[in-house]
Amino acid sequence: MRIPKRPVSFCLSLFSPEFPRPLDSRISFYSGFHYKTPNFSFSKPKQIHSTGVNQLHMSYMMDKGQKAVLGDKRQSSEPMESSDGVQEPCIWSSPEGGKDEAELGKQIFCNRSLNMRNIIAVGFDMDYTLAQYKPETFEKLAYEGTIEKLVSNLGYPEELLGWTFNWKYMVRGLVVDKKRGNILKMDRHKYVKVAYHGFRELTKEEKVGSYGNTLIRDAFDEPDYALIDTLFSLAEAYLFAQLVDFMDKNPGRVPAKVDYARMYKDVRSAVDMCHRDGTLKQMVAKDPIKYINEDKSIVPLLKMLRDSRRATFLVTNSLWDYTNIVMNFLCESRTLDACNFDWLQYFDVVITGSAKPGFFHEESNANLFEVEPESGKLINTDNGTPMAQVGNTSPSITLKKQNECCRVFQGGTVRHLHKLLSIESSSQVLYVGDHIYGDILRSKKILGWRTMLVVPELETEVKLLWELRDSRKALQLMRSDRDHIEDQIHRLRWSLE
Ligand SMILES: Nc1nc2c(ncn2[C@@H]2O[C@H](COP(=O)(O)O)[C@@H](O)[C@H]2O)c(=O)[nH]1
Ligand SMILES: [Mg+2]
Repeated sequence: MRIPKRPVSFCLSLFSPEFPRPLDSRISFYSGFHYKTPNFSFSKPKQIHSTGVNQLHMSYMMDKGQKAVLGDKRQSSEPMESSDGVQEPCIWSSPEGGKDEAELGKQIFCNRSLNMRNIIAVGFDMDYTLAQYKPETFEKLAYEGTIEKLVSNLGYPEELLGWTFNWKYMVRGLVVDKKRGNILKMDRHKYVKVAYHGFRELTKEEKVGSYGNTLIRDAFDEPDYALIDTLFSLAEAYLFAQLVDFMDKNPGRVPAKVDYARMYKDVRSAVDMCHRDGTLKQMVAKDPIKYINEDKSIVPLLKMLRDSRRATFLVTNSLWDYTNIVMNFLCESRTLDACNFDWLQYFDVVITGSAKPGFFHEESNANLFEVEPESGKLINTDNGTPMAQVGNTSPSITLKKQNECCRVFQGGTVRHLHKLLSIESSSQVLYVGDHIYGDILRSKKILGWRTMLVVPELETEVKLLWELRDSRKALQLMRSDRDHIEDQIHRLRWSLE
């Protein structure tokens, strides 16, 4: 299908997990706003929401060199007048009708401008993008399920069952050093800034001894290291740190021949099993509100995109049965016994079991199956066209339905998706996801999709940057003074020599 485009203002509100953050739990994305902060001033940014504005653009440059500071305006938007020629402040899909100015922590940040006029399809990841899980219940469930498997299947001692999980302790972006039993915080240049062995912080000497003295520095990659790069991984990182402490204090209490690296492998496979065997999904399905934040902005957002005649799609690694339950909850507030398929009206294509990031390999040969929503039955397709079964000339999914409503698939590749949506150029697609590797890296770098990363942690980050702006400015001036004085000292010394 070809989607003619109309201007769109863009706003998405998401509930973010209870990360250590003081703000209320929503992130919003807007297009068509900018902050007016002339001369790199620290004045409070002014926000303009314009009906019909068609530009999603960078608002802040934070910590970019000396001069770029919070509120630094680098680009201007290209406002488009609405049909009546009047620009009214409006956030189209916000439940309040966009009357209020968005809080700092709910705004959108861009690395480069995005002209929404060029976007004909907007896609979403589901887990931790549309569905924001509550870490205090969901991650706890993963933590407890993992321990249960370590004890029952992998021979770990029963006393682990009494352990508790602090869901606020770990953050994304950490790196696990599997062999040494350490958890590392690195800077953007891959220098280890902070290192913990279990829950004990390494001294500077220990840290330098392990990570600072090599001629060729570690790549901090698999197989010796693991990235904590999804919110799903926080519980396993915490459990690993607990196990490291436990093993150090109780040698001989973990199964024989288990070292730190083996312990990490065991934790990983137990977590993996929790995701596969229904330990997590059965519980979420029974009581979604306990585990997922409600978000009343999702449906208005999807409606707004569809009203603008853009295609909308979902690409999730979750399978159909679970996807249907989560999306029923998010879009219709329905629970298991009341589930229906009404939410499909908000999408053109839904791809489940997508196996991202492999899905984004154009050369992949993954088969695309059509899912029969009622039964969950998978139907073979020939590039998206249901194949007639031998002995049955009319496949269960009738061709009539194809033109009418959303079609649901499992597997396949981005080639299939492009064909189903009549996408001619990758740059016509905007995809919103939470996982830098699974959702963003390949789709953006190799494929050329425009991408949007959901980073709930930014709420705290941005708020702190704003609150500390005076101190940051003072620090900047003091650094500059220091450099100037040091410079003068050097010059005077040289003049005496
Ligand atoms: N088998 C495993 N599945 C996992 C693991 N961590 C997360 N997941 C599952 O992936 C999808 C993510 O869906 P998406 O919408 O974000 O694409 C979800 O079903 C998770 O349960 C894991 O370690 N092993
Ligand atoms: Mg996700």
